[in-house]
Amino acid sequence: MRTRVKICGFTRVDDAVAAAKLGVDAIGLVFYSASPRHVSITQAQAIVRALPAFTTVVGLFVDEHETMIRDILAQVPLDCLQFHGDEPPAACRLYGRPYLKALRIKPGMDVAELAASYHDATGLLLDAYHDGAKGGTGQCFDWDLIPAQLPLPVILAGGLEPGNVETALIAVRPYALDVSSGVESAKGVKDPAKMAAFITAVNNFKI
Ligand SMILES: O=C(O)c1ccccc1NCC(=O)[C@H](O)[C@H](O)COP(=O)(O)O
Repeated sequence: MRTRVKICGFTRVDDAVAAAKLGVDAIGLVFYSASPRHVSITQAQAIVRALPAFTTVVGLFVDEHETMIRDILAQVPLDCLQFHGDEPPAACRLYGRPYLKALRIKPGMDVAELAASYHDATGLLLDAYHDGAKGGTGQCFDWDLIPAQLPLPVILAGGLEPGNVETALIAVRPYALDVSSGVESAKGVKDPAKMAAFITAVNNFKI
């Protein structure tokens, strides 16, 4: 089965449409005001409206208030929610929507135990831990910290770019890859050539 690709942090309609034309499986919209890739509801609506059928739209939140998430859900047709903060399982289940739980990996974490507590998530997104930022850092983490067996599909994130796709796929064998900085020319501005190179590297990977 081909490894799925999610590209996160779109702020511009044209970039998202270009990604969809390249065959990306999912696009991520960041509803976290501290992120340089944060989108307003109006921006998000414009991006979603422009996308062709069968492109999954993931809305990303970091320890957001329930009322704010419900307000966004009422106005933007999101297919899936991504919780990228310290949300407990009950907070992820409030909306009756498919969700991904992001874990920011650092030594000493019990990844398997955490994964089990989010058993109803549709995927576990494993990202790099960083003291000063919640995500989109462009930094890899030590993939040896990923347990061999996890109960959920693994979406590998953190410092991926076209040049390390093959190494990541060989080392981790994830269900999907997630990338943001590695396909950008500036924060929130995706580079069509880098997106194409990333997706080509995934498509060219043979076990
Ligand atoms: O992208 C952001 O700015 C961001 C901010 C706060 C929390 C999460 C954020 N992004 C989450 C993602 O899914 C990124 O794609 C993931 O962190 C990987 O980013 P990168 O290392 O830049 O490829």
